[in-house]
Amino acid sequence: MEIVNMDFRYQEGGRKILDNVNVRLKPDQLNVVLGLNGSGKTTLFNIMAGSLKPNAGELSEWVKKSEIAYQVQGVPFLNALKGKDLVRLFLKTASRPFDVQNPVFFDGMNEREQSLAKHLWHLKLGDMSLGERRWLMVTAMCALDRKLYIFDEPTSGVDPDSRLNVLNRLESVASSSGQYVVMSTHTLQELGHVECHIFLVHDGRIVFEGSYTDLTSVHQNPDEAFRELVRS
Ligand SMILES: Nc1ncnc2c1ncn2[C@@H]1O[C@H](COP(=O)(O)OP(=O)(O)OP(=O)(O)O)[C@@H](O)[C@H]1O
Repeated sequence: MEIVNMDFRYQEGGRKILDNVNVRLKPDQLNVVLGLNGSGKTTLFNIMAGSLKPNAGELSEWVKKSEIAYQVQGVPFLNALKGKDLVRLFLKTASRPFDVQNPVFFDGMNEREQSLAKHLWHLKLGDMSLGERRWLMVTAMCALDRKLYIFDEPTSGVDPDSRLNVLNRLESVASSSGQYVVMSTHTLQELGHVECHIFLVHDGRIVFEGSYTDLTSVHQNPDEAFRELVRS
């Protein structure tokens, strides 16, 4: 799956958010998009998900909208919904029928995740912490059977233990045959724990592409490496 020579601006005469961007997604590892605030990561995801049309370029060998799961930031779900309602809502969008008694959602969870899932099952969304809500949404989305999964900052506000669980889950989805995972993050250190391929967007262009080891080859601290790349 590939983004080829893509240009995007929000309005006529506005600045180019994406300027001749080329991205070839890796099928077997996490694809991670990095960039400063406002650099165009969400815009790129919206284009990938088909909710924005680019001004130029194309999505090559892409999948249908129904084969994409997209976790956007800040969806206003009703606070009165319980965890189980949210999970069912997500899983009911699955193309194959979902049996609510089916334990698919709890599959592959470690002990702590299972106990967290059980705790959140009967809790209202409004009563969950920010990190708990995010963990639940990401985990429910991973239970869907799609070809492309897009996660906009899935680990934001999530505690270090759950963050690793989320990343391991995304990594495991990415390693399944024929499934692609794309995510963004501002917490670069967490990428040292997973197999990932990084794209850094800056001034509308991809200014770095490579592994975490490549990123940290000059500066051991990934934040310093990032800073260096967006300075030039
Ligand atoms: N509908 C819109 N109309 C005009 N400009 C927009 C619109 N949506 C976003 N922008 C601008 O486009 C730029 C890219 O925004 P985008 O949300 O893609 O950035 P981002 O990299 O995801 O940022 P963050 O890391 O803060 O989430 C920003 O300057 C933003 O203000």
